[in-house]
Amino acid sequence: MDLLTINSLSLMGLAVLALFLRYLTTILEFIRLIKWSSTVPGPSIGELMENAKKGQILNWFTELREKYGPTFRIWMGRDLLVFFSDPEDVKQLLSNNSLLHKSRNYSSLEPWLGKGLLTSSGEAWHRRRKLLTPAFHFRILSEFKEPMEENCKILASRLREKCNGEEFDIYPYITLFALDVICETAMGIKKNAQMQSQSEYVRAVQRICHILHTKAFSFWQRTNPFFKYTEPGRERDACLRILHDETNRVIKLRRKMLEDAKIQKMADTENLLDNIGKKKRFAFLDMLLISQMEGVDLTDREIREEVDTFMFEGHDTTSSAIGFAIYLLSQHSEVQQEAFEECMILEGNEKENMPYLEAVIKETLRLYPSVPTYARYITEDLQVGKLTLPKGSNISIMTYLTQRDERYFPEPEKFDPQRFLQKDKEQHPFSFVAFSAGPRNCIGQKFAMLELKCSLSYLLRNFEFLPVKDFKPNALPELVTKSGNGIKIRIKSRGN
Ligand code: HEM
Repeated sequence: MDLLTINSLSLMGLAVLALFLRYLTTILEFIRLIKWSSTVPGPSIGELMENAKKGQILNWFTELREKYGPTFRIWMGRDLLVFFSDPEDVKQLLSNNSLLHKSRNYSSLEPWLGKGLLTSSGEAWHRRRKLLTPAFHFRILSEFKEPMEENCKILASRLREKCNGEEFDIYPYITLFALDVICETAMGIKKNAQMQSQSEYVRAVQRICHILHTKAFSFWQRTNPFFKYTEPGRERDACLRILHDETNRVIKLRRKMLEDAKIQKMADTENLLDNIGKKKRFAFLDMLLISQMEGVDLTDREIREEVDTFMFEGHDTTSSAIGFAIYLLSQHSEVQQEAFEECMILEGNEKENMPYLEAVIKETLRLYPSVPTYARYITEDLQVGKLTLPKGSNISIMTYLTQRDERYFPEPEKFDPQRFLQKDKEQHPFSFVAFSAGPRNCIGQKFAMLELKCSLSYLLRNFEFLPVKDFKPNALPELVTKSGNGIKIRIKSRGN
């Protein structure tokens, strides 16, 4: 062997050693995770893949809880996820102020939502949350009621043609309504999606949610570095183009409206930066655009990431909740009658108090939580109940299971809004966590409740929802809970 060969081999050996040392900690951490995971019960990857293929994930998770108890683990690719559903554990997890890092699962959302409020972590998340919180303040919400009701009127006029007793799927009507609402309120743009029969944006949201859900549960797609070049990868990218084109269009339009109205000058005189949350409040997109004009460190891309996040979260979650509420009301005529009577008496009170309708909404979200699960990454070893979770693992809170705990919700599958009205019976504060809790709870909770109350109250006053025989929605956890077979109902006009 000549000197040159020896030198080359030594260099290669050193490179391999350096690489090994560079990843040594990761390798050791991973070995520790594998060892630890064998002490917690859970299904094999094979079972996971088989059940994901069947499209019955939520039922399967219910079976897993029956088999293993409220805590079990699942390996998803190289990620270890420990699922918790006992309200006491949920309390410990959601109240922990240092458990704010989203799990690696959320990274599949990044090509779409970037590092927006939902997916970001650390200081960047903290700053953005502080900036955006006033945009959903109670006072701003008052201004949203009118556009919400205007859109309810349009929805009702579109539904009148369906009052012929025939069954139909109401879900497409609701999604267009919810898209118009988020655009006209938080974004300040009139979209008029309801005037069209369908929306390219809504269709792209449905498709991308399905693609990302399938990818999350498929070992091959999840670990494939060339996913982009596969068929679902190409379809995802086509959806991304539609989604980003639409959000870019919304931002451009609103920026132009602000400039035309010389709002920048107005913001200058009111010294917005010193007074966020005090003098003048702005709706979501105006808040971002004006902050940028005022010199806050916020790039165009970052604004788009937030608009993508809020357009998605702000319409898909509420569509899901309105859809399942209508289904449940159509199946429970006595609950519907009581809700209808309250809506007639308390018409106009949607922003304040409508106790029965609020209980109907909560009970709907208990059975069909719009966000069925959410997850965090463990950055330091963490004690939860009797378990010490190792650094590098992930926890997931299964809202869907927590809210079916028989100790707090007897006969858990029964739709019974009275559960949320019993003053004498105290509920565990973490047994109902549809909007999450703690620092990373849902920023749009009050907005969502207002939209849900306005729309359901308006529809109940105008229509009677009737059941479709033998119809039961097939709930799928595709980021947001969707019904795989639509929301089939019949409707009758109340004649007013
Ligand atoms: C029924 C309707 C809704 C439900 C059930 C719901 C539920 C949730 C849940 C469970 C989370 C926590 C997710 C996680 O930790 O990964 C969340 C976060 C979030 N929600 Fe909602 N949501 C709803 C409506 C809305 C609306 C209308 C908006 C916007 C207008 C919105 C915007 C957000 C955002 C931006 C986050 C991330 C907050 C953060 O991490 O700081 N949501 N939501």
